[in-house]
Amino acid sequence: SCQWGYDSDNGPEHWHKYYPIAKGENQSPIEINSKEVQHDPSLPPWFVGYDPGAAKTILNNGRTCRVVFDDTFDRSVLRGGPLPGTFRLRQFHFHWGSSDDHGSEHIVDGVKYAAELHMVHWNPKYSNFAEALKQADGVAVVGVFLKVGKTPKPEMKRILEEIDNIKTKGKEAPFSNFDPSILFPKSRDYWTYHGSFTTPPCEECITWILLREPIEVSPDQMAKLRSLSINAETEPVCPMVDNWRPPQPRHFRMVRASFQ
Ligand SMILES: CC[C@H](CNC(=O)c1ccc(S(N)(=O)=O)cc1)c1ccc2[nH]ccc2c1
Ligand SMILES: [Zn+2]
Repeated sequence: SCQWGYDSDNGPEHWHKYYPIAKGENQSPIEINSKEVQHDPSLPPWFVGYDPGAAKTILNNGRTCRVVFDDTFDRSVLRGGPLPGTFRLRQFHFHWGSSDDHGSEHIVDGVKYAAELHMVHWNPKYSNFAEALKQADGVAVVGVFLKVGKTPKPEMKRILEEIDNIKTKGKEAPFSNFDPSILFPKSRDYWTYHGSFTTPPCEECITWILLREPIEVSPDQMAKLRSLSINAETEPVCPMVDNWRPPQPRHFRMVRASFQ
């Protein structure tokens, strides 16, 4: 099977060979250019109701660090904003660079952030996630930019403490009693547009909700994330860094802003 990745021989330029939709017209990420964004005053605020008890495990899948939630019923949900109804939280994960000056997937007015957090939700009007990802309104991802500053983000502490237990591909550890909404910035301002998974199979099923305000993390916290490896325990060490897809053509898509 195709082992896609982020290297020169299996990276974003190759993905279309196994996943032709990767050259589609609704791909993510994109560059957000404030001058071309349309302020939509009718966009409502978004809300989350996350149950900390829904958190299950944290895992290294060889491409990112992912925290997985129980999504067998409406336990942790996202609603409002551009969304039709409530969406169930399934997992969150990160994308980051090999240094603090890049690593995010979306780029805002030319600014690349050090990392980007994705909180993945799916529309329970479909029977399961695998079905939802075949629908244009099947998935909603809240994206949060991570900026490097002097002050560490205390709410990241628990995630980063677990890193030592999931250093290599396939490692998983229990991760319970965690409400990921503590990771959000103060402002609820967002951009929204229709796009895709930023990794294969690149399905165009995602309503993106990108928060304007980044959260701040410390250089040490970023270094902790970069201490993950993509290799399995028995293989040579290969750092998990630069697991981001570059911006894709926006084509005829409108990016709306909830703020002026
Ligand atoms: C379809 C791929 C999926 C695994 N991947 C994801 O869930 C995923 C989620 C979000 C993003 S991002 N970076 O855009 O936020 C990228 C990938 C996946 C693959 C096989 C599956 N079989 C059953 C369910 C299922 C899900
Ligand atoms: Zn992602």
